[in-house]
Amino acid sequence: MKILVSGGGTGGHIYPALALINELKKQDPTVECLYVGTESGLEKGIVSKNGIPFKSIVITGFKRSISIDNFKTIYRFLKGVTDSKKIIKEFKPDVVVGTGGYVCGPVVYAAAKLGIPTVIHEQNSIPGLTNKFLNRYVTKVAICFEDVANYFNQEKIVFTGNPRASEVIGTNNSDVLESIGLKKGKKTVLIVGGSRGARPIHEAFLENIDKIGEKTYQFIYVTGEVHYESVIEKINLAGNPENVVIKPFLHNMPEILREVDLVVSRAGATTLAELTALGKPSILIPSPYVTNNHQEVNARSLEKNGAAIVILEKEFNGKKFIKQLEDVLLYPLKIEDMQKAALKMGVPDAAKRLADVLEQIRK
Ligand SMILES: CC(=O)N[C@H]1[C@@H](OP(=O)(O)OP(=O)(O)OC[C@H]2O[C@@H](n3ccc(=O)[nH]c3=O)[C@H](O)[C@@H]2O)O[C@H](CO)[C@@H](O)[C@@H]1O
Repeated sequence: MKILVSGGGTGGHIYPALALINELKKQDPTVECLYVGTESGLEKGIVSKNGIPFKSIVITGFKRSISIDNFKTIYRFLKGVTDSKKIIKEFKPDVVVGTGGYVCGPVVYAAAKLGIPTVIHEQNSIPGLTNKFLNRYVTKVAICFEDVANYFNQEKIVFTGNPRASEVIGTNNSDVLESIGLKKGKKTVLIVGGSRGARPIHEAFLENIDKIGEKTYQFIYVTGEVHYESVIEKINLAGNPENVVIKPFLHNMPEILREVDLVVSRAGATTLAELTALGKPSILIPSPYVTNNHQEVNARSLEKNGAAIVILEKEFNGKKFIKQLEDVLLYPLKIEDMQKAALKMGVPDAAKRLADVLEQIRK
């Protein structure tokens, strides 16, 4: 079988694609995959690191207000469709899968126009512009939150969950915390602002930096590549507490996630799929800068089930950060309740479910 996958911009669209590819290869080692992304998103680096053939097209997103840039985007879209058709005709995939982000717009559209079966995977509880546009053209729409079904053609919908859920439960390295300089057996909090980092989370953490060194628990703090230097500078000035490890990005997130007790994070849908698959309690600060505030909607569904505590960015600060964190971390019964609630929401066989959809629609 030959599969062409496209999705990009941020990790939340890329990792589900990679998890699907891994599942397909597990099921059939002879499967051939090609990834189509952009040069400017995170996908090129991440996909190449995983040894998957990568081709790029040029595309940008639409601005919601009327803007001259939108004319350029229309031109790039049409050029993207032409370039995608060339790539598709050369590779001859049996199925084309889009996992979100602007790039999969022209790629999946081109495939549908060429008569190739197509699937889009919508990770969020409110769809992005690209998937809304592609809804008309694709064969199937794979979803992760029941609520999102209303936005798509009912007969195309399949609930699969997010394949990254299967990937995180399939990894295991109990020494991973020691390998990055933390102590095994000590309560551990992971702080992560999505795949690119989040300034308000840095600010709240740094506000507490003078007290952090005295805590009985430890932190792994992922800044995002762009914020790394400035955060490190401030941590160094504060004397570099022993119980904090700072990283710009983690390429072994599944192993780390498995070993931590609590996660403080944005509410990107792929992260949430990982947390629920593993049954990890979380404090979520949804990004308000995303389409239709979809991260808050994602986060509220975990909160409603008792799996997470949600704090809106406008109400988030250093004081609240430590208080909420300790209100969970230091109370084993609370942790246990949240773990159980999260696990109940997880879809650990999501990768297989999505792979099955591909199998059903391939020609
Ligand atoms: C600003 C923006 O548009 N964000 C969207 C983007 O978020 P973003 O890319 O931030 O998405 P998620 O939080 O959903 O996923 C991040 C992915 O990157 C991985 N990871 C992250 C940090 C790290 O150091 N190492 C690592 O491997 C996580 O484990 C996860 O697999 O896609 C999500 C899924 O459609 C959406 O819900 C988000 O709203």
